[in-house]
Order: sequence, then structure tokens, then C-alpha cells
Amino acid sequence: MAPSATITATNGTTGVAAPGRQSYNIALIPGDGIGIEVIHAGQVVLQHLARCLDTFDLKFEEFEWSSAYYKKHGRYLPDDALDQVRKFNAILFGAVGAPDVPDHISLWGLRLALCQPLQQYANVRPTRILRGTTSPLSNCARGDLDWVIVRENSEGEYAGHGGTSHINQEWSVATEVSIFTQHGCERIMRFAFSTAQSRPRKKLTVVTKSNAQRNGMVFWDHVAAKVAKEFPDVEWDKMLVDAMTTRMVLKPSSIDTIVATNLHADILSDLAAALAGSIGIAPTSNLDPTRKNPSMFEPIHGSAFDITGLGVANPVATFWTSAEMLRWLGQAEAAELLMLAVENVTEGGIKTQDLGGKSKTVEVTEAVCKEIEKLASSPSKKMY
Ligand SMILES: NC(=O)c1ccc[n+]([C@@H]2O[C@H](COP(=O)([O-])OP(=O)(O)OC[C@H]3O[C@@H](n4cnc5c(N)ncnc54)[C@H](O)[C@@H]3O)[C@@H](O)[C@H]2O)c1
Ligand SMILES: O=C(O)C[C@@H](O)C(=O)O
Ligand SMILES: [K+]
Ligand SMILES: [Mn+2]
Repeated sequence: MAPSATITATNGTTGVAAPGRQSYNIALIPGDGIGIEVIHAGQVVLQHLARCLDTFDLKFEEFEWSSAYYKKHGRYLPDDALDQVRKFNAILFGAVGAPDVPDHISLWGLRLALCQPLQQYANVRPTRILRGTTSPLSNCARGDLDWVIVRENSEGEYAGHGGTSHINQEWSVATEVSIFTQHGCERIMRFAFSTAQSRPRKKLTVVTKSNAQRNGMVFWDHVAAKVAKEFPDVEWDKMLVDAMTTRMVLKPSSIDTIVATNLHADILSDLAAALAGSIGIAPTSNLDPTRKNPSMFEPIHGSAFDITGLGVANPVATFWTSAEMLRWLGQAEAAELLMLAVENVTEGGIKTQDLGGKSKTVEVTEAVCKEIEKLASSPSKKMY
């Protein structure tokens, strides 16, 4: 058998391009609100891409797990949900959250109920300014903001430890305990250092709060320093999370790869997306780097109740997410072509309102499909 080519992906991992024609089974979980709108747009674009390139196949199966399902069945997922999704090569997820369900029920019922048991411990959130879009920062050129945020995705502030007692008493008490384990910290640090190593600048910032959080975060720093020794070619620094927000705004070009805890990175990544132009463009990969379980890909944003049903949701975050999914599956060329098509469209001014445009979700989707067709049939297709 011919050896497979190794491809370095922007999500900091290596995908393996198989020698023959590949077919991938994708589980679609659109979820709630605009999640449904953007995932269907993503499916259209992915199907079109596969058809135009004709080098691999995609098969989709949609799952109705959502807040509507919860209201009907009293739970977000059936008992065998994990067994069902394990049969797929990847999961494309929209968002979960409904105005009439408490947010902690929806998040723990669906997103965390999938990514935690599937050991998708690395949450990867690249951000950059796409062609034809601008940063709200006045002196930030396109190349000045090109980051990858690595979010610890299995423990920390999302460990699920805590409780409430003496409810409705004057002495009510609630705890939310952050957990930092050697295993969890080491694996995410190793992933982050190797992500930094795979990028041209080989530069990592470890975000912390070890001045105030004197146990977990001191431990986090200690593990970072230990793992750093395995990566002598990666230049790294450490920054308190509050100061990191100012650095992101004032000195964006000083940053390349970032690693932060589950909560810190959640907050920093929404900021990063906004600084790159909009939360409507930013992708997320929930990766199980061991590949024992399927990884899950989703736009960074939520279900956006305020714009649900208006047809104005930006599908670009889902398109970029889809490109990251293809890269993870070993289809790096298709991913490149998809991103080229997306940026040709944003550069051409076909943008939703969050990017200052007037186009609807469906218009952006159609424009990206047309662009894919053009690029796929162009004789210089090998240029991307
Ligand atoms: N991973 C997830 O499933 C996920 C992520 C974030 C929030 N949520 C849930 O979503 C619900 C709403 O949360 P929120 O309002 O804090 O965050 P949100 O990301 O849904 O929306 C924040 C703001 O950004 C805008 N926005 C988001 N995506 C957009 C897009 N694609 N195009 C244009 N504008 C977009 C929204 O209109 C809103 O004004 C809550 O239930 C929350 O728990 C889920
Ligand atoms: O914090 C979360 O996990 C929910 C959401 O804000 C996300 O970023 O996925
Ligand atoms: K999402
Ligand atoms: Mn978030």
C-alpha cells in the first residue's frame, strides 16, 4: 500500500490523506435557533463541494437532539446517543439554548453531554480577519490578527463539581469547583505546544490567573513549564488573563497561539472573534486528538435568539468550521478551496449584517456555492 501523505492542519494536528477515494459519515446535530439555519447552510455547501470536486464522498445523517426534543422527551439525548454518534467520522453541531429552558440545562444536556464523554479535550478556535472584512480595531491590518486559541475542553471550571444546599434559606450556599488534573493539564499543554510548533511563528502564550487562583492555576503554570521543556523550539510566555484582554486589543500582532482554561478561553475566544470582525465567522473544533472518538465541529456562536428566524445569521462560521472538519478528516485541499471560496465571497461584499453587509444567509450560501463551482472547475485549481 502506498504511504499516506501527512498534512499539517491549521487546527494544529496532522491529518492523514488516505490513498483511495474516501467516504465520510457526518452526524448533523443542528440543535436550536440559528444553529438549525447555519448547519443546513453548511450541509448545502459541503454537499456542493463534494459534488464539484468529486474526489471524496460525504454522507449526512441528521439528529433531532435539541431543546424541542428535550421538551418532548424530558432529555436532550437518548440513552444510546454516544453509541450512535461513535459510528460517524465526525459530528457537525449547531448550537444549543432556548429562551424557555435554563441555559445550564441545555448546555449540560447536549453540548457538554457529547464533548466530555467523547474525550474531545482540545477545543481549537482559530481567528483571523477574512478578506473583505475589517477589525473594529482602528490600526489592525489583516495579518496583524492571526491567532489560534486552544481551550481546555474537559475539566477546569467545567468539571461539573459543586452543589447547592439550604435552598431558599438565608444561609443558602452554592459551590462551583474547578478541577485541574495532571492528566488534563498535561494533555492540553502538549496539544497547545505542538499546535504552536506547527505554525510558522512557533509562539505560545499560556494564559493564567495564578495570582488570585493560588492552587489550580499555580498547578496549571507548573505543568506548562514542565511540558515546555519538550518543545525547546517553541517560544512561550505566560500572561494573566485580565492583562491578556488588553494585549489582544492593543498588541494583536504580538500573539500567535494561546492556551487557556475552559472558562478563560471561552471568554477570550468570543473577544477574539469580535476583534476579527464578528462572532458570526469564528469556528470551533472539539477534538479527541487520540482519534478514538469522533470529533465535533461547531461555530463558536450560540443559538442567537435575537435573530432566529430572520434569515440573517452569518453562515461563515459554519463554513469555516466545515473546512476545519474536512482538514481533520484528511481533506486539506478541499478545506483550502472552501476557505478560498468563502473569502472570495466576503471580498466581493456578499456579507450578512453582522459584517456590515445586507445579504441574507441564503444569499451568502449561494454565493459560496457558485464560487466553489468556479474554483473547482478552474484549470489553475492546483493553485490553492
Ligand atoms: N456551543 C453552543 O451551543 C453555545 C455557544 C454559545 C451560546 N450558547 C447558548 O446560546 C444561547 C444564546 O447565547 P448568547 O446570546 O449569549 O450568545 P450567541 O452567540 O447566541 O449570540 C450573541 C450575539 O451574537 C450574535 N450572533 C451570534 N451568532 C451570529 C451569527 N452567526 N450571525 C450573526 N450574528 C450572530 C447574536 O445575534 C447575539 O446578538 C444561550 O442559550 C447560550 O447558552 C450555546
Ligand atoms: O461555554 C460553553 O461551552 C458554551 C459556549 O459559550 C461555547 O463557547 O461553546
Ligand atoms: K455553537
Ligand atoms: Mn462561548
